[in-house]
Amino acid sequence: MTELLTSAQMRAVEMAAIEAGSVTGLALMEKAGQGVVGAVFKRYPHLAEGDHVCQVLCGPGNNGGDGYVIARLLAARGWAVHVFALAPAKTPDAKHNAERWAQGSAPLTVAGLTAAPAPDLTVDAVFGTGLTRGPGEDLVTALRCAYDRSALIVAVDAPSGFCLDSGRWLGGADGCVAADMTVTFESPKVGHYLAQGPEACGQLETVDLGLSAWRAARSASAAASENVRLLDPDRDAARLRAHFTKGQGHKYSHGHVLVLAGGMGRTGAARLAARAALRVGAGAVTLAAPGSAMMECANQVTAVMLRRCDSGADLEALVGAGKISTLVIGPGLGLEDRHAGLVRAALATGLRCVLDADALTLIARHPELRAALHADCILTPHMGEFARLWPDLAQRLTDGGEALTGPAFSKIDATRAAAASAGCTVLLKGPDTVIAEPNGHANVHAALYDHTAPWLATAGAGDVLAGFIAGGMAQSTRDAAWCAAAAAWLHVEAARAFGPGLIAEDLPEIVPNVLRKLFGVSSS
Ligand SMILES: NC(=O)C1=CN([C@@H]2O[C@H](COP(=O)(O)OP(=O)(O)OC[C@H]3O[C@@H](n4cnc5c(N)ncnc54)[C@H](O)[C@@H]3O)[C@@H](O)[C@H]2O)[C@@H](O)CC1
Ligand SMILES: [K+]
Repeated sequence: MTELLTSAQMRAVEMAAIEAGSVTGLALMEKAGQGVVGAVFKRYPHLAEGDHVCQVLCGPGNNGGDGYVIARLLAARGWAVHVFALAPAKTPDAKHNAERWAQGSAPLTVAGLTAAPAPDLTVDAVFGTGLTRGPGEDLVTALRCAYDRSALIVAVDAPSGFCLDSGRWLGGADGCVAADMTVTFESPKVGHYLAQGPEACGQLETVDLGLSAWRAARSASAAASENVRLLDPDRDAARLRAHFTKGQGHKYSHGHVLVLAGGMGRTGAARLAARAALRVGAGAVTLAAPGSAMMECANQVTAVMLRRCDSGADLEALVGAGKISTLVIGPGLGLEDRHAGLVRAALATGLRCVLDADALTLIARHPELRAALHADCILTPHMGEFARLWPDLAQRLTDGGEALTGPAFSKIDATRAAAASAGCTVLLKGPDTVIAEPNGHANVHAALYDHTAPWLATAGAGDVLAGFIAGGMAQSTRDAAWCAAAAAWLHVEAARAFGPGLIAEDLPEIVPNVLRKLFGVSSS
């Protein structure tokens, strides 16, 4: 997995390397500026030829210092470079580079910007990891003007005003601008992969500053609850292969998933989850339906087995009959008292249990169900369900909440707090899916940047995800969070493999193609 850093962690890595004497701040700044110029030329080769017009927006801190380095490097190539400064450079390294920039600067104002020629490239180096509050109104207006006037905008670390810890615009959406490319340093920051990150940052490039030993030392010495990992399909391929490998053995040695279905006319969601669990490799899958829905289910399932289950006592008996390893409850279940009874019975089995959809609403309504959650449960809410379960945490993420005023409160913070309060793994859905454990371990699976899967926004896709998680869990002793992460990966890959026109039924059916690709097996 790729490590995602907060702004404070990035500063700590840099400071540790500087204090140990292995590098100077100035050398890092030079490398950062060179890295940005290199990344620009790599992505936009036409700019590497000839001379162009550039405006560089510089703040008072080291982000601005990077801007002065970039200005110098581009001017040395014959470019016409105009620097606009928000304030004089304040940090020693930024001051040094501002002084080396011999051509002077104009104030960062709309009047100053519009008096200069329209640029081919704008470099936004006003604020990076040091952003502490939303930019003032005048600055927002000037930034918007600069962004509007340029053919191409490259942000250094982040578009200014964007919070690298939460993925939100500090001060609210008024300050929002969108870069074409953002160049960050050493490691992506959590904000790049959360909320409005991709929209704000455009393409994301990471420049290596040679601090990997310091980065590793920081993450090794930090509490695991402080580290955030990004599931990386390339780096994690071996682990994913291990997860989806079916060993030798009898069908029940690959686990038996029981999916609870709702009443007549509502069984589609559970059938989707059941099919998904089977496709992903569970040895056996049983659909447990109330008497009223038995005919409906019987007409629709083949490899999935079917049993009648009207009450908590029936569920207990089905589980008591043995061999069930994992439960899925919630998709299309219903919200009546008898459904709460089924959730109660499911939790009382102590089995690994994926709780989704209606089960989440029931847990929000019935405190005794919340109290019965145990470490082998996974809750898979979307944001609406999350807000029902944890209205206070959801509120902190909304526009009136502290996410926009700082200190940053992110989707990762919210999911961690939810997992700690529930005492089990929580997967909070979205293009930025966050998976957190009660001990604070967190990882992100992002269908973002060049890995989007917009087709997943389709009815029933969440039911399939619940099935993917359960199917993987049933045959694995791995921790619930990893099972959730692997399922989130498969979900996105399946959507991407199918592409436009996708409906939820297609997701389980395309799984063999995705797994063949993962295992490097030809489909012919
Ligand atoms: N951490 C590292 O390893 C490296 C960092 N570098 C650069 O250094 C940057 C961080 O530098 P700094 O820590 O100096 O922070 P920044 O340069 O991001 O911003 C800090 C300055 O902006 C002011 N400020 C913050 N929010 C403001 C607001 N809303 N309105 C007005 N002023 C505001 C602060 O008072 C401070 O003067 C990174 O983003 C990166 O660009 C690179 O030079 C190389 C290596
Ligand atoms: K910036």
